[in-house]
Amino acid sequence: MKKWKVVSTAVTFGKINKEPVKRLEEFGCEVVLNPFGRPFTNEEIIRYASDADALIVGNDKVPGDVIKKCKRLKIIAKHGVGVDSIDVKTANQLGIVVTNAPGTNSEEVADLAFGLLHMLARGLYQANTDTKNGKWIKPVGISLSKKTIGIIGVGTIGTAVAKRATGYDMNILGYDIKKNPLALGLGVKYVGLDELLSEADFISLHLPLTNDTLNILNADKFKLIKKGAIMINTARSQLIDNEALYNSLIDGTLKGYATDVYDFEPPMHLPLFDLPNVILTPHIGGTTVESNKRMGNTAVDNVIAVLKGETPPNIVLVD
Ligand SMILES: NC(=O)C1=CN([C@@H]2O[C@H](COP(=O)(O)OP(=O)(O)OC[C@H]3O[C@@H](n4cnc5c(N)ncnc54)[C@H](O)[C@@H]3O)[C@@H](O)[C@H]2O)C=CC1
Ligand SMILES: O=C(O)C(=O)COP(=O)(O)O
Repeated sequence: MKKWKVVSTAVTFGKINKEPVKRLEEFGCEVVLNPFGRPFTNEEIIRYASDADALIVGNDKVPGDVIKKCKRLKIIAKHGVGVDSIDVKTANQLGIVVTNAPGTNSEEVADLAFGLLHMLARGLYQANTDTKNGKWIKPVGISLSKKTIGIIGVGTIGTAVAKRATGYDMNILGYDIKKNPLALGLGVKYVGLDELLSEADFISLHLPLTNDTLNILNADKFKLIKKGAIMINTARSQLIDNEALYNSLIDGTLKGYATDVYDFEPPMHLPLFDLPNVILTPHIGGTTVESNKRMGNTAVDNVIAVLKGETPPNIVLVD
């Protein structure tokens, strides 16, 4: 009989790299991994974790009423950064610690953002499909070099995006509630959101989803976007008004949009999916072999600390 039970709902935890699971087992934990290959439903979390001491989560929605039914829980450890899907307040009120894994996947998300930007700027998806189908059609794209990029949320990932943008000699605009010294060192010019939207050729979103950022790009903000801009969303879909986004892609305000994130994951088919100037990926921004190991080990550092009765390194508190 193991001393503790740890349930992971995070799709990739323990699947790509076994080291974090081994560490938990050696510490005396029974570890249950995600058998579904998708986020857990609320009922599944309760079924699997009602007798668990620790829950390691991906992007699963973990509301307060679910947390309340997991009576033994001591920690909810996010296998990643964003904790918007967890009711942190209720967890804290119940004495359950919530942690995340900051900085473990930032370079990877920035890589994806730039990859998606390339795909849209040069029409790579269509070019690949056409060439494989024997069609010799050359898309005439737009250059990235010397353009203006607007980074909304200049934290760890936003700064990694800025670092890449310097290699393209881009003019880099940033919007954030605080100034990041690393970003300033990279030449990021902080501006208001309205100015960023009206000047940027490329817009990349890197804000956390909070009460303050929910729908931050609403219909009024879409009216300010420079015509023909490209928008990349590897942050959270709820930052954007879906209808305004769709209309902007139809009327040419946006030349293209790429997203890694959805209101519900996996998403149902959305009208957006039928547009040729939209590129979709299945929430893979933070996932590579290397980052998976970092995220897993950081989640486990936090779980083991709590099970030992120590303060974990990456506590998340509500404002
Ligand atoms: N697609 C994916 O797989 C991944 C997505 N993410 C998403 O990216 C987000 C950002 O991640 P990091 O850069 O690591 O987080 P971070 O905490 O380092 O950076 C967030 C930045 O947003 C700023 N911010 C917060 N509230 C704001 C507001 N109301 N107005 C303006 N600025 C505000 C903060 O000051 C900070 O500079 C995560 O919260 C998560 O939602 C993170 C990792 C992987
Ligand atoms: O680190 C984050 O916030 C992420 O979005 C990572 O994605 P996941 O939670 O692993 O689906």
